[in-house]
Amino acid sequence: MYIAIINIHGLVRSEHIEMGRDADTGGQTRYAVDLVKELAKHLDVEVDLFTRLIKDARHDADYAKSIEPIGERGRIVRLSCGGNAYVRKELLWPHLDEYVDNLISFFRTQKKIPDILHAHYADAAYVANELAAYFDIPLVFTGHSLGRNKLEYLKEQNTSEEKLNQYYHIQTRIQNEEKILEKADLVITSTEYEKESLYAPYEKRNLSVMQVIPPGLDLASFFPYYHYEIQDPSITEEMKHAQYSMIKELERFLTTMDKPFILALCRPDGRKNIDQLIEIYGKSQRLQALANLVIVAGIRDDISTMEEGEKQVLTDMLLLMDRYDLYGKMAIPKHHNPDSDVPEIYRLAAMKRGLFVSTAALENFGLTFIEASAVGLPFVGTNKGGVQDIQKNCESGILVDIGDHKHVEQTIHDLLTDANLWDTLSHNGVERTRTVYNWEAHAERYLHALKSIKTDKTPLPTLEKRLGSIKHLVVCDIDNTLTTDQASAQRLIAALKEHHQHLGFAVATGRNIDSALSILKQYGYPNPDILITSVGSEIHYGRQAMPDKGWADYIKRAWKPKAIMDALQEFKELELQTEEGAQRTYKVSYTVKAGTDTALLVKNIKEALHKGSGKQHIILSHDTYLDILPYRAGKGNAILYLAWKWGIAEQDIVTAGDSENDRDMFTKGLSSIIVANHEKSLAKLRRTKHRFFASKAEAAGVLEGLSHFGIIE
Ligand SMILES: O=c1ccn([C@@H]2O[C@H](COP(=O)(O)OP(=O)(O)O[C@H]3O[C@H](CO)[C@@H](O)[C@H](O)[C@H]3O)[C@@H](O)[C@H]2O)c(=O)[nH]1
Ligand SMILES: O=P(O)(O)OC[C@H]1O[C@](O)(CO)[C@@H](O)[C@@H]1O
Repeated sequence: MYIAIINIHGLVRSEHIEMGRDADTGGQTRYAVDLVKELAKHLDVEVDLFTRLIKDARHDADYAKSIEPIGERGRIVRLSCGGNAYVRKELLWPHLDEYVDNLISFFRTQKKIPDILHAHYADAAYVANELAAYFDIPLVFTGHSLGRNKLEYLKEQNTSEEKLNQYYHIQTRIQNEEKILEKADLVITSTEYEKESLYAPYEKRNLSVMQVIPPGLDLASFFPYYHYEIQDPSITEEMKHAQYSMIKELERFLTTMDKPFILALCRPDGRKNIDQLIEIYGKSQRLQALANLVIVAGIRDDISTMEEGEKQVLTDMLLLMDRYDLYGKMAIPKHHNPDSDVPEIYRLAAMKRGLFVSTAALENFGLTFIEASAVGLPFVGTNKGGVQDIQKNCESGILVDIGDHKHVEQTIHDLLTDANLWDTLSHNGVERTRTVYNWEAHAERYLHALKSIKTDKTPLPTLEKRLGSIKHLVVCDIDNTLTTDQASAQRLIAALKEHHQHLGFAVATGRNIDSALSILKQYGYPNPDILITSVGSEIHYGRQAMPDKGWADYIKRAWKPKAIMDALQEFKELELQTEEGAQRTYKVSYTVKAGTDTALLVKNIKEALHKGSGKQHIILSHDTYLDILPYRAGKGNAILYLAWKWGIAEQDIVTAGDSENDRDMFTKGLSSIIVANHEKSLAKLRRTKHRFFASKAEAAGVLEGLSHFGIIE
C-alpha cells in the first residue's frame, strides 16, 4: 500500500523538528512525522510525507531538500508552491493549485499513484480534494485544529470580519473542511470529544466514516523521571547533557532552583492562554512561595521580527512578568532542542515534584499532556476538549474550568502540597500512557482502517487512468479544422472512436467552453479528454468539463485586464466583442474594423500596453479577431503544460489547426498538421519533419496528418 500523507505547512523534517519555532510548527508536525516513521517500519507499506519546499536563508537548508528518506520505506517529499520563502500557512491558500499541479506531476513522473491520500489540516484537504477529482483514490482526513472552532475563538476576541477573512482566510478554511468531510472515506480524530463535539457544527460530518485513533508518543524519549534515580543504563550522555544544559538555562532566570516548578510548554499561540497562567501565578503569593514558573513557548531569536500573533504572545509574556515583578521566579528560556531538551524539562519538573499546567481553554487532543504524563509529571488542564479523553484513559491530572482562575490556582496549590495525590497521578501517567498512547498500536489500527475502506467511487475511468493509458494525444482546433465538411468530419469521428483505446482526443479552440461543447455535440464528435478553450486561456477535462485550476493559477501572473481595456480605449479601430462568453477571466477580445492596417495596429497596441499593464500574449486571427491573453497563456503553452502535468511525452502529441490562433501550437516543436484550408499567413511557416502541410482540407486533412505521423493507418 502506497500512502501519501499531505501536510503542507510548518517546518517539516524528520529529526530535530523545530517545535514551537513558529505557530505552524507544533503538535501536528510531530504527529505527521511520527506517523510516517512508524508506518515506514511496516513491510507492506510505502509512505511519502508531502510538504512544502522552502529555500529561505532564514531557515535551515534541510527544508530545501526535495527528498529526505525516512527509514527504508518512507520519505519526506518537498514540492514548492508560492515561491521559496517560508510564510505562515494562511498565506499559502492562493498557491495551493500550484501545489496540486506539482504533486500530480510528481506522481506521474515517478509512475506511481498512491493508494491512499491522507490530508492533515484544511490546506492539505484542499489539495487532496483537488487530486480526488483527477485520481480515483480514497481520501482520509485528520483536522488537528478546526476552522469553525477557531472562528468562534476569534469572534470572542472581537476579531474584525476583514481580518477573519483576509488574514485568517477562515471561510475558505471552513469550506474546505466541509468539502473533505463530504468526500472523505475515513476521518481520523484523536479523541471522542473531537468526533462528537468539535465536528458537530459541520454540515457534512458523517459519523459513519469517523474513527477515534489516538496518536502515540516516543516512549523511548519520554521515559519516567525516576529512571535517573535508579541509574537506568539506557540514559545516554546526550540525555545527561541535555538535562544539565536545561538546568543551566533555568539558572539564568531563577534565584532558587530548589523549589518545584510549574511548567507550561506550548507554541506561542494566543489560544494557549499563557498570559492567564502568568496572571494566576503573578497574583498568588502562595504559589510564588511554593514554586517557580517555567514557560517554554517555542524558540525565539528576536521577537520583533516574528509574525504578528507570536510577537503579541511573547511581548505580553514579558510585560506580565514585569507587571507582577516575577524576576527570579519565572523562567522563559529562549532556546531549546525539542528532541533532547523537552523530555528533560518535563523530567526535571517531575523530579522536583512540580506540575505541568496548560491554561488553553480547549485542545483537540494535547500531546503535551501525554508527554508530561509519560514521564510522571501530573497535569492541570482544561475540562473541555480532548484532554478529557486523556484524563479518562490515564487519570494522570486534574481538569479545571480554565476561566475560573481562583479554582485553577487552588488546584495547582493542592496538587503541589498533596504528596499522595501527586504520587497517584504520577504513577497512573507513567503506567497508562504506555498502553494507550503508542504509535505501534496507532499504526495497526490505522492500517486496519485503511484496508477496510470501501469506496463506491464512480465506475467511469478516471482522468489519470485514461491519460496514463493513451499512446498519443491529438489536439485539434475546432472551426474549419474539425468543421465544416460533414462527410470528412464523420470519417474523423469514426477514426477517433476506433482508436479510442490508445489515442487521446483534445481540442484547442478560440471558442469558450460552452460553445465548444455545443458545436462538438452538433457534429457528433466524442467528448474530448481535454478542452483547451478561449484561445488557450482555459483548460477543462472530460465529460464534466472540470476546470484545471492549476492552469489558471499558472497564467494569472501579471494579468491586468482592466488596465488593458483602459489602455486600448483610445483605439477607434477596435470594438470589444460583445457576444456572451467572449470576454473571459483571462482573455480580453476585440473585433478589428474592416480596412484597418493590422500590422501597424498590432505594433501600436504593443506600445500602448507596454506602458504599465503588464506583459501579454497578443493574437490576431483572420485579420479580424484580436485576443489578448496573459503572457503565459495560449494554445501551445497550454499543451506543454498538460504534457508536464500528466507526464505525456511531447513526441506523442500531434496538433492540428488552420488559423493564426493555432500558430502557437505549430511553433513549440510538437508534431503539427496544418490543414489545406489554412489562413494564408501560415504558409510562411517552414516545413519541417514535425510540421506537416496536409493536401486535404479540414477533418480530412487531420486524418491525412494522423496517418502521415503513423498514428492511425
Ligand atoms: O516550545 C515548544 C512548544 C511545543 N513543543 C512540542 O510541540 C507539541 C505541541 O503539541 P500539542 O500540545 O498537541 O499542541 P499543538 O501544537 O497546538 O497541536 C495541535 O495538533 C495536535 C496534534 O493533533 C493536537 O494534539 C493539538 O490539540 C492541536 O492544537 C508537543 O510535542 C510539544 O512537546 C516543543 O517541543 N517546544
Ligand atoms: O490555529 P489553527 O490555525 O487552528 O492551527 C493550529 C496549528 O497548530 C499546529 O497543529 C501546530 O502543529 C499547526 O499545524 C496548526 O496550524
